[in-house]
Amino acid sequence: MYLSQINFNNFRCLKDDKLLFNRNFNLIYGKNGQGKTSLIEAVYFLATGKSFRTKKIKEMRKYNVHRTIVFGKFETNDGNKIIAIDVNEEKKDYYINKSKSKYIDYIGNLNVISFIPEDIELIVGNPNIRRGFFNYEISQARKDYLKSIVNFEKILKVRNKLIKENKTCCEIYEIYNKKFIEEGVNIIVHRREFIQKISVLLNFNYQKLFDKKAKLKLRYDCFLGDVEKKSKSELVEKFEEQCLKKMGRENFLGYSLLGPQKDDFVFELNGKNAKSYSSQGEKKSIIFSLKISEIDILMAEKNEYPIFIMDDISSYFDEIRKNSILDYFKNKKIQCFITSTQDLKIFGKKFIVDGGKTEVGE
Ligand SMILES: Nc1ncnc2c1ncn2[C@@H]1O[C@H](COP(=O)(O)OP(=O)(O)OP(=O)(O)O)[C@@H](O)[C@H]1O
Repeated sequence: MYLSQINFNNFRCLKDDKLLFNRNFNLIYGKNGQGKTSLIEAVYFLATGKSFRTKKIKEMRKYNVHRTIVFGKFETNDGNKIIAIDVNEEKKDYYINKSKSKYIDYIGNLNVISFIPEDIELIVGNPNIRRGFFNYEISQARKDYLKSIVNFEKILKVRNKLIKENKTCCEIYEIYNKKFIEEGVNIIVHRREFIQKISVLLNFNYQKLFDKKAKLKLRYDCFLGDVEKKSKSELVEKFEEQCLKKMGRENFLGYSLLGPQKDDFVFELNGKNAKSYSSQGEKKSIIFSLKISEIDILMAEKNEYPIFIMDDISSYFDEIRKNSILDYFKNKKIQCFITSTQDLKIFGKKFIVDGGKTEVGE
């Protein structure tokens, strides 16, 4: 897919503008603090309804402004689409081809993969960060998964409330606990399948790009223990058993102690947990390989490349790695948005950002 145009209004420090993008490379170039990251953040926001650097909507709106609009046109194998997000105070309205849409239908239209310095948190940060990341990535490829996640969160809230109110002997609890287990197992099955697939690609891409001899694995650390070869009914059984075991303690504490909201994902380089043992350079390379693997997965599931966003390429990789990365995208003809404080010698279009204003460069 290819994002041909973006319009933004009151987005961070950016001067309101309409930009036309190149099909392959788009270099966003400028000094520090000029608005380069804000520009690719606007692209990411258009695609996902989220920012890659904040959870607070108000931070994306220009200071002291209540309303921000981002609008874009993109091409896919199925034809052209127009999408927009209208942010008014804390409320976001989504539009596809000028009709109002639900978030669940909006995401997955314009697929995007991003690579930003903060991504290192995917290895060193807490499990919550990894769960959020994989939830989003699996959802991009599979709508069913997103539905399960949304549904599960609602069920979990009710389950927690019933536990807190000492209602675990009531029939209503039985009903919700059954739903909790069913939807929980759906999530486990999706996660297991996705992680198995991406782990193979991850190892392949890491070896190809960074270290031929390394062995990289992504392990799904499910709260039910080893779930690799279990059937759906075996998972339900195991989940039910655990619910019974934990019931007393859940009643005592007043909330759910088990479920896929407790899962984690572990990167293992040469058999060792990357969080504790890998160097900074290895961690960056693992994350980059992960992002490339996501591109492969989206291509396999949707028969279309997502767009790719990369912030601050110069600070991430040395000259040789930078060139091999740029070659990778060039050969695959993936649309890229790359920010840099250095003028990279690449084909495509250059946007010079200065004080929030964007000019097309030579
Ligand atoms: N909501 C906002 N409204 C207006 N300005 C903002 C807002 N949020 C951040 N800024 C300002 O936007 C400026 C540009 O930030 P941005 O991170 O996009 O720059 P950058 O060119 O990517 O910088 P660097 O190369 O240092 O990463 C900063 O000076 C920041 O203070």
